[in-house]
Amino acid sequence: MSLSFPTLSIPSWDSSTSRPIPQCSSSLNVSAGSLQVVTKNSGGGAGLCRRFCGLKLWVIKRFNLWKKNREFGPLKEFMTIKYQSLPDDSAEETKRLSKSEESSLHELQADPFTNVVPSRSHSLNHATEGGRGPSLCIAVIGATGELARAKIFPALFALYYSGFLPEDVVIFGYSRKDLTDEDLRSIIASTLTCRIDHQQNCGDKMEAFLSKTYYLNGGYDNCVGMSNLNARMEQIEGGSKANRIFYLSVPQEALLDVASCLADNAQTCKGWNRIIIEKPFGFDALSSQQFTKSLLSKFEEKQLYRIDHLLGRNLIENLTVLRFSNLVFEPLWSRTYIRNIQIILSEDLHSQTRRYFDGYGIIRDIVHSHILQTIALLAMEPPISLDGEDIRNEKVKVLRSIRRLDPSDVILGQYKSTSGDKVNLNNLTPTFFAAALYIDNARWDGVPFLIKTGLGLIKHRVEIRINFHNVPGNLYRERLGHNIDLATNELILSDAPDEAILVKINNKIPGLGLQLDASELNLLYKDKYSAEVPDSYEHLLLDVIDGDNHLFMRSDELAAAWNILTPILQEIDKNNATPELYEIPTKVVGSFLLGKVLFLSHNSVLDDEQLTTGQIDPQPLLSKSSSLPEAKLDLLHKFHVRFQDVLILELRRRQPQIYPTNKVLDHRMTIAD
Ligand SMILES: NC(=O)C1=CN([C@@H]2O[C@H](COP(=O)(O)OP(=O)(O)OC[C@H]3O[C@@H](n4cnc5c(N)ncnc54)[C@H](OP(=O)(O)O)[C@@H]3O)[C@@H](O)[C@H]2O)C=CC1
Ligand SMILES: O=C1O[C@H](COP(=O)(O)O)[C@@H](O)[C@H](O)[C@H]1O
Repeated sequence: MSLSFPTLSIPSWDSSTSRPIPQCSSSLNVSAGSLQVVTKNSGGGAGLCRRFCGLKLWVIKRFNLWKKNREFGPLKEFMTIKYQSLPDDSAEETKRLSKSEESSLHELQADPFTNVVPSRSHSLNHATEGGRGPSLCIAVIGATGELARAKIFPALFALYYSGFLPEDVVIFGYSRKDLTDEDLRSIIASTLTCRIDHQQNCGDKMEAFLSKTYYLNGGYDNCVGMSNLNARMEQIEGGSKANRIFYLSVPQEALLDVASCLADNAQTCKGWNRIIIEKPFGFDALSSQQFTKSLLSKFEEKQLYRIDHLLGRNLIENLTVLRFSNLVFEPLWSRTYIRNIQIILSEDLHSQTRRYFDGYGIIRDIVHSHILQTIALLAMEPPISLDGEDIRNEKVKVLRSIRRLDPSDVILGQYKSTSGDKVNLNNLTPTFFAAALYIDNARWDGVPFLIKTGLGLIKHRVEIRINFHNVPGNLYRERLGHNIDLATNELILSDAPDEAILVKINNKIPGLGLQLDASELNLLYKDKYSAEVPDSYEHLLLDVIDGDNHLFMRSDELAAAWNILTPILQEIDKNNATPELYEIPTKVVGSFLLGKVLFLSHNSVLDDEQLTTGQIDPQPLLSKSSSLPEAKLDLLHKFHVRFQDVLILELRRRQPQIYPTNKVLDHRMTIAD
């Protein structure tokens, strides 16, 4: 069978010799008080340019620090310096140094009535205290596209609205269409909404925001387009300190050309330049490696922010907060106490918006970055600090310790297309994926990380479930019913349908006698917190502005993630792993598929009685040789045989020493579709 995956053509830049030379603004005249620094960009190497600018800004920083110290005292200066335009290295250094000062400042800034400390002390509006801060130019390349309209501009507006962008921010929209500033503004205006808690001045804020947006027609030569963009930015920056963010929201085929032209023609030497890159990050290990090589021949690693908006959810950030700031969790966080971890990301409607989805499929779209990054954050060793690089150092160790996925540990499915579908799926493109992953290190040896993700499932669910072992020698086992596995503790971190943290515990039912009940300690966010949850693009854009890159994949993480998935991707490419078709919306698609694939492939029979009572003994299942009739499949379907039940069954078959066969499957302990 012939394959029709789109192949990514990766134009590579010649990086064999020295790194190409980026053009910073052609001449600089930066003043910092009486300090005049004039530099000509003679087209030296990028490193030289950066180092020189770095040195220059370091001098300016020191000068400003000294000056501000005299005016305001050390605390305030620190804040001023922190938000100034520093080369990345210096900014990192400042970030490390400033932690204690920042916390004292936090105390000072706490609202005296509620004692609530603003969660982001780094609103760039602070930058203007005591003098003009660096200007910030944000360029959205691909401004007329779906993503820019639906997500990027609304997120920028929300940040502006809440005071997280400096007053003098300037936002450029760039594409090849022949539009005016006004055209762009009306496109953006059509998608802007106000935050419910500040409705009063929304109209004014919108107007102010729109007046800061400009359009640039880049034309069909991106290098010319980027030079023009640079000229417009310089005009606005007016020769003062300036930072730039370039959000590359263009189709993958255009990415390298845009990035290369940007690197050479639109970077400033008067502050930092950060580049946001949208997923998918390559098509497979090889194409991604070439892609990365090309990018790194033009930019430094720390300039690159590979964005996966799913990582901007509160749930993800909270993973590390819960673990590292609560004594009750971290000591239990290992194979000694944890039986398995489940990561579920199911979408109710099959999303038609991803134009690249066909040929890419759910493994590249969701598993590669979102699921693997979630596992990395959840399973990493404690980093030495919250610094982005320290966290990335730990994440990459986890990714490199995950066993390459054995194709036979994977279940693939594809929803049946309907006539109205915009995307015609290639018959090898999976839209459903379930698997067990293993991390081969001391902390996690033998603990299955069970993943389920799919489109077109009945319910939108984003959830992480941490299942703990049985209590050894449990005194109450007689009271816990016949299946002690049902009575294990579970920590459930839920993002959708509701944001919540739940801990499943065994509890005495009040009253005489001793009856136990499995109850949930339940922190339901909507009952506890009234603040509106910002969109994940807002969170991540703010991280880029702050230079916090811990939720963005570094090149080595990217490569390690591809390495895990390569065996299954190759099997799909060779047509050895064809997804099972399923109807949408399907109530129990996961169970149905798993049941069908696993039971049928082992030619087993399910006994009606076993099914209806839930007393499923895996042994006869796996040994009998006749195939499962349709009617029984239907029964299986109705019975909601659950994802983990079936996986556990299969895992037991393969690794009986780790999963000894019980008379009864640990059946209702986990996930329903
Ligand atoms: N849409 C989404 O929800 C998601 C998108 N992504 C990724 O984001 C990126 C953008 O997606 P999306 O907005 O949907 O794509 P669209 O096709 O809707 O928009 C692409 C934009 O890029 C511009 N463009 C196209 N070719 C070039 C070029 N050679 N040089 C400069 N600009 C160009 C287009 O305008 P013009 O033709 O006028 O130049 C348009 O503004 C893609 O990489 C995609 O993979 C990732 C996750 C989700
Ligand atoms: O990035 C992606 O995310 C969406 C789901 O995002 P949401 O904010 O709408 O929940 C997913 O549909 C898509 O496949 C993926 O590319």
